[in-house]
Amino acid sequence: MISPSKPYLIAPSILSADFARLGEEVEKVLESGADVIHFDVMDNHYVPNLTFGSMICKALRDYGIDAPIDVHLMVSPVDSMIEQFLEAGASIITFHPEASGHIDRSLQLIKDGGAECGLVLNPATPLHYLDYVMDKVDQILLMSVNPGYGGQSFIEGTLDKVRQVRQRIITSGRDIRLEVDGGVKASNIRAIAEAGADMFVAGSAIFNQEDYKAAIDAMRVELALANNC
Ligand SMILES: O=C(CO)[C@H](O)[C@H](O)COP(=O)(O)O
Repeated sequence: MISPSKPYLIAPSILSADFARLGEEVEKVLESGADVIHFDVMDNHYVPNLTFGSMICKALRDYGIDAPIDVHLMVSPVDSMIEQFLEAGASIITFHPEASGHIDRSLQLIKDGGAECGLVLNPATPLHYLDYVMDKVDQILLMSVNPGYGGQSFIEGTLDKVRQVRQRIITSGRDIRLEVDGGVKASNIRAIAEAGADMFVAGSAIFNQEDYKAAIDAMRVELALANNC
């Protein structure tokens, strides 16, 4: 479902967009070169903030957005939200394993609904949650900030975690995307790519800039320099 033609995917997080003009903002960031729209769902329970639900995802589809929508569920419990986002046109749905009573069942629910599935690990969440699902996930999202807010600083220890997960992906023999989210910008994206990530979420580093295309282009210039490109 997601184009495998590009080695690196840039996924602007609409958490930092102007919500009053969301459709236009999403159109603009896609015209500026974004590959995927990252959609942060927060419930004021699993994380201490509240954002938007499946109706907004559906509204973007109805507005004419046909780019992949990457839904990051920061909610607990997850299964009823998975069903709603499948209905709303999500392309990828990821969730936090601690927020699901039955991780394998939640992943299967996403796959059965026709979307791609993945797990999200917080900075201090151990990798063992991946142990029995490497045959099932399409994507692994490593948080490089504690989830809940945009505009935080990248936690450097994430780089080592990215290297470890890349190794696990190689061992699995599967084509699993490795996404990093939190504090990603032009000045650190190359190091994150060199550690093994191939999908990059950036909120404030794109939406807080005057020129979205210049912000995305600056990231692509850095990615082209990554030594595993
Ligand atoms: O999931 C998130 C926070 O929970 C956001 O996607 C993430 O923090 C992106 O924002 P920024 O690029 O400004 O750090």
